[in-house]
Amino acid sequence: MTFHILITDPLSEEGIYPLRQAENLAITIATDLSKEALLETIKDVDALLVRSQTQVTREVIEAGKNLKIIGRAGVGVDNIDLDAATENGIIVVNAPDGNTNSAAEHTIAMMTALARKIPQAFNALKNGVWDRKTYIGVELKNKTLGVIGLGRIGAEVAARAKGQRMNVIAYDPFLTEEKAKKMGIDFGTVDDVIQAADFITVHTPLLKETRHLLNEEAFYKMKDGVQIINCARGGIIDEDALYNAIVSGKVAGAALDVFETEPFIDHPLLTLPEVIATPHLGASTVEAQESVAVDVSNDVVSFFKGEAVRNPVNLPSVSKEVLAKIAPFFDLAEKLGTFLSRKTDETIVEVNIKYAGELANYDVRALTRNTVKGILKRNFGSHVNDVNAKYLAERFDIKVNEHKTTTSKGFLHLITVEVHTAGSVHRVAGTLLNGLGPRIVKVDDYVVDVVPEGHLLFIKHKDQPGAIGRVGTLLAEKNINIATMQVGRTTIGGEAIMMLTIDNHVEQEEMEDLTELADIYEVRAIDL
Ligand SMILES: NC(=O)c1ccc[n+]([C@@H]2O[C@H](COP(=O)([O-])OP(=O)(O)OC[C@H]3O[C@@H](n4cnc5c(N)ncnc54)[C@H](O)[C@@H]3O)[C@@H](O)[C@H]2O)c1
Ligand SMILES: O=C(O)CC[C@@H](O)C(=O)O
Repeated sequence: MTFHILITDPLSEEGIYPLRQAENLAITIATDLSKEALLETIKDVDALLVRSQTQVTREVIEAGKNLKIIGRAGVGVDNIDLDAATENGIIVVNAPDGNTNSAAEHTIAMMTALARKIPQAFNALKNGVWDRKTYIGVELKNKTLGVIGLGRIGAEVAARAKGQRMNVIAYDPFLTEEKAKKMGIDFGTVDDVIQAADFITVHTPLLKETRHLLNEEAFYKMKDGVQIINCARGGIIDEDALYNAIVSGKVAGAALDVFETEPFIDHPLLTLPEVIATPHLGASTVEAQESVAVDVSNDVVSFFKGEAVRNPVNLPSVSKEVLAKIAPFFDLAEKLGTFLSRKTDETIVEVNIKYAGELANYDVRALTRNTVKGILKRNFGSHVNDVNAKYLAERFDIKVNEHKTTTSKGFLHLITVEVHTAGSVHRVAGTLLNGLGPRIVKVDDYVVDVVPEGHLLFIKHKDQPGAIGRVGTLLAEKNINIATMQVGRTTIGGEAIMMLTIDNHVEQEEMEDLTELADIYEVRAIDL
């Protein structure tokens, strides 16, 4: 049987050699397809290979009636509708490591060009102007580079910046003091980083949490004359706020490789002499393009041979028999993880998952992956799935331990998830109640009965008359409707918790003033 492979973005010819070598693959390269032509062509295709240009939307995926695998020659999968792919049983594979070096080198090149105004000076020279006054730059040595997002590329950039004798301060939700020390860099919050830095470079994925991470408020907090680099994703920086910060003189310059909308041609930022830019070239080297194309090609070849793929982004990997037993717990497991990741802001270093009762008889590794996915989702968004969750946990030195016991405290099945941070332990337990669906039955030491769904408020307070009323009144003043409410305590008059379900999503910041009420210690807004 011959499988049809469609390549719609330019991929390295050397990189697709594994595809050319395979006997049962027919390759079509069509890099200039209109949307309509793509929707037509995809109909008969078994595999689609892209870079970042082709928008693999739900419409495209659903038109691909034979489509089985999508290969992304690069890291970011934000041009692929992962939910649609998963829903349609299509495996997405990417090449997460192949362009790390190139992207890091491009970042350093952009920072250096920015510091020394090389593109501006070259441009003047090309226009016949020999100007040695305007283009006075600054040295990198002894300057502080702030790195936001210390993953593969961020870490490489940090290491190279140290080679330039820069001081480096970084923020990443998975960065610990010990790890920072090992790398010879400082670590702090986003605010610490942006306040200390002379140059700021971002290396996060584009997520809800990172969209407009560098906005008007952030620019205000930065040092005067700070310089900004973005070789990660457009949208992490608010482009209008950046424009204003440059015009006001707060920001001395910016080097941009990625933009909120690409192609990026008509934006006022490009009219500013302080801005240098490249058209999303971070991964555009011979080496990176060959490497990412080889990686996805090998995965496509393996896939059609029926072998395991190396870099799955959304692959469900549970045997049918096990799936039948544990599938009903997938959602609960993920939500217990999500609940704990929202219950604390501290860096999680250890996760213990205890399966009690009948669940202890099954291979529950898929549930563990789902729980870890729930924990990591806050920081990785769609980049984490049940397949790569444990790998990501390992990469960020988060220990994941699975325990089993047949004793389940009266429940048929009980999943207890415990996370450790440097200074605290958080615990939640859940079960499936026959006929009633999933329930959170314990939070830390408090017994509760809460449906893990919708918008929750988790409140720690003193068990005193009036505390609940004060919360209710303030929420009413904010026009927030309470749908359900549970309270739990371990001792009369001691610390207690409230678990409220409310009708609408609220931001954590909107809830901070509840903690100013008498006897209210902590409020967490948690969406499940
Ligand atoms: N310009 C290009 O051509 C090019 C090339 C390759 C990668 N990229 C992009 O670069 C970025 C980084 O890629 P990578 O391979 O290093 O990814 P990675 O997954 O290895 O690292 C991302 C890091 O961001 C951190 N993070 C998540 N949320 C955060 C937050 N709110 N604040 C701070 N840090 C947060 C994660 O913990 C992780 O360490 C991605 O957006 C990727 O798409 C761009
Ligand atoms: O395909 C490209 O060149 C961009 C790749 C890059 O943005 C990535 O996320 O890997």
